[in-house]
Amino acid sequence: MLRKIANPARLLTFQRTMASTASTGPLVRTELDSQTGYATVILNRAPVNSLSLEFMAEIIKTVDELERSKIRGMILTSPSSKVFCAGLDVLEMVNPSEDRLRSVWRNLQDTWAKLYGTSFPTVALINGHAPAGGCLLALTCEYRIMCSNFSIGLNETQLGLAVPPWLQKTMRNTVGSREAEIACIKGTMFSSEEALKIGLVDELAADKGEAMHKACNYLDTFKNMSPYARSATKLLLRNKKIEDMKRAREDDIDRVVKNVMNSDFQAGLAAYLQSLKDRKK
Ligand SMILES: CCCCCCCCCC/C=C/CC(=O)SCCNC(=O)CCNC(=O)[C@H](O)C(C)(C)COP(=O)(O)OP(=O)(O)OC[C@H]1O[C@@H](n2cnc3c(N)ncnc32)[C@H](O)[C@@H]1OP(=O)(O)O
Repeated sequence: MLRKIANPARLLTFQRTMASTASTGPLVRTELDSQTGYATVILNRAPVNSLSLEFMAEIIKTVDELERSKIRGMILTSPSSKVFCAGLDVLEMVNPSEDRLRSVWRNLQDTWAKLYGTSFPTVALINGHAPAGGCLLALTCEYRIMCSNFSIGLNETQLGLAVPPWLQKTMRNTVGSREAEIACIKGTMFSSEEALKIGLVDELAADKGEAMHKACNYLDTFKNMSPYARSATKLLLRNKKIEDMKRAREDDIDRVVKNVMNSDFQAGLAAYLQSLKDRKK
């Protein structure tokens, strides 16, 4: 459940209608507490918040809007009780047109860059599983609070995909070189407790209410600090990585296109999709 806001009149909800979504309501909902200046961004693409081209475009637009609104902090979360984000929409990879695949990958790069380089403080409230691109979203935030009994990790190699350099660096920056190397190569999925142990998340919470409380506590630590000094320091720490990604982005896209258009990859993907369905039987 989302944190209750004392005065509902303070709650401003930005809503956008998006085409081609199976979710009810907008793909991304933003609730702004005008007293604290904290925005809760709720990823809302049912059933598992998988990242389609349009969904990522919406996340990017939302962050742009929040930058303009001069918010004091952002909490990124999901309305699901089981899944934070299931990563890239695997259907985007099934025999895609090259143009769309290029756009998908460009949007994934931009989603990472936009969230990684926000001027305001960010917390991922990971209230469910966060494989692959779900872990990527969490890694872009400054602070991660994870509910117990879920899993998180960059499991791309398990799916026949290579982890791109910019994402490897973000993982390295978070858990250190040795843990990142082994985790990326093996495609390890960590339980919430294991993730805490290696520093992939910063705190655990018993439930979403507790996680929200802890997220606000993190954001409160900046309450009396100059937003300018804070964000300038963050961007000095992070901008080079964003610029590096942008410089190499066309090569990155070419590599992904080659990887995904390959017939062996497509055969593996078909088997993977079948295994997702079989798990339900
Ligand atoms: C473009 C190619 C890139 C090449 C280079 C790679 C570079 C890597 C950098 C970062 C990029 C990452 C790539 C990815 O993110 S790939 C996606 C990886 N994600 C997964 O493999 C997650 C798979 N899903 C699960 O494990 C589980 O669904 C779950 C998240 C643990 C949730 O389990 P739960 O039991 O609650 O739900 P179901 O499994 O029943 O799922 C409900 C329905 O949702 C469908 N589903 C699940 N995940 C995805 C997904 N990622 N994309 C699209 N659809 C998904 C699932 O099939 C069910 O559908 P159904 O009801 O129709 O059967």
